Amino acid sequence: MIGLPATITTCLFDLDGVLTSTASLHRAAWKRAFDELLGRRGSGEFTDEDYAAYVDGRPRLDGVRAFVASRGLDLPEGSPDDPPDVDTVHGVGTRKNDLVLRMIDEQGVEPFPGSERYLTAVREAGLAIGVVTSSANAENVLAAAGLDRFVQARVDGVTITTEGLRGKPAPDSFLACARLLGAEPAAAAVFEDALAGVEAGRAGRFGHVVGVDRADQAEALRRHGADVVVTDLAELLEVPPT
Ligand SMILES: O=P(O)(O)OC[C@H]1O[C@@H](O)[C@H](O)[C@@H](O)[C@@H]1O
Repeated sequence: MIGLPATITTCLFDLDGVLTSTASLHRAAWKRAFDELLGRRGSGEFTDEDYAAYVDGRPRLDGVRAFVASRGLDLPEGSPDDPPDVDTVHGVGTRKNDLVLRMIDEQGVEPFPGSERYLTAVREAGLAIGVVTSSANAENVLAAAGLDRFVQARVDGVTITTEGLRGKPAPDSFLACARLLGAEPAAAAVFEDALAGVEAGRAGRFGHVVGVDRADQAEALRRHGADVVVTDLAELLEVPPT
């Protein structure tokens, strides 16, 4: 009993906020990095609404670009070698990454217990498991959480860059992972906590999109593409089979 339509053979899980509690660390690191920039530019501080609308779920540099555009700020692109204190898209991205890596190191990475139970049930039910995340830090986070043992295919921020995929809300990363697992989109379920993520699930015409509400945004998750919304993946274990 895993609470999915019987046609689903493959589960594609986002990582931060769906399997691990690292979403809050990402949000806090983004806030510090952006507030420093916004202070210098005389713009109001970075809010949870900004995070949900422009940054959550997107690849790192896409998040910087989308947010600064929303404030009408002009930020040069810069280059990947830019140090963290330089006001460029790359500089701000590097600053945020330094901050989040420090937080992960200090606070550790915990899987959500309900997610670990759900992964166990999905594996026992014989479905394929993929992880699809925009984070370039996914390999380490999955290992630190002890969840890598469940994962048969992974498409992450590194894959997105090396293969030139469009990031969420485009469906490319989910489609690439479904291909790796030999599944048609209609036979795959997407599990996402970000608005950009459920939007990607809808854009890719996946068979089922589960919104995971970690930020009191159930309605918005439905509007952006979730077929069902849960607050914890273990709730799906209680859904009677259809
Ligand atoms: O900066 P990273 O680790 O490559 O992650 C990119 C994005 O990954 C997503 O999983 C997070 O929701 C975002 O907050 C984050 O910005």
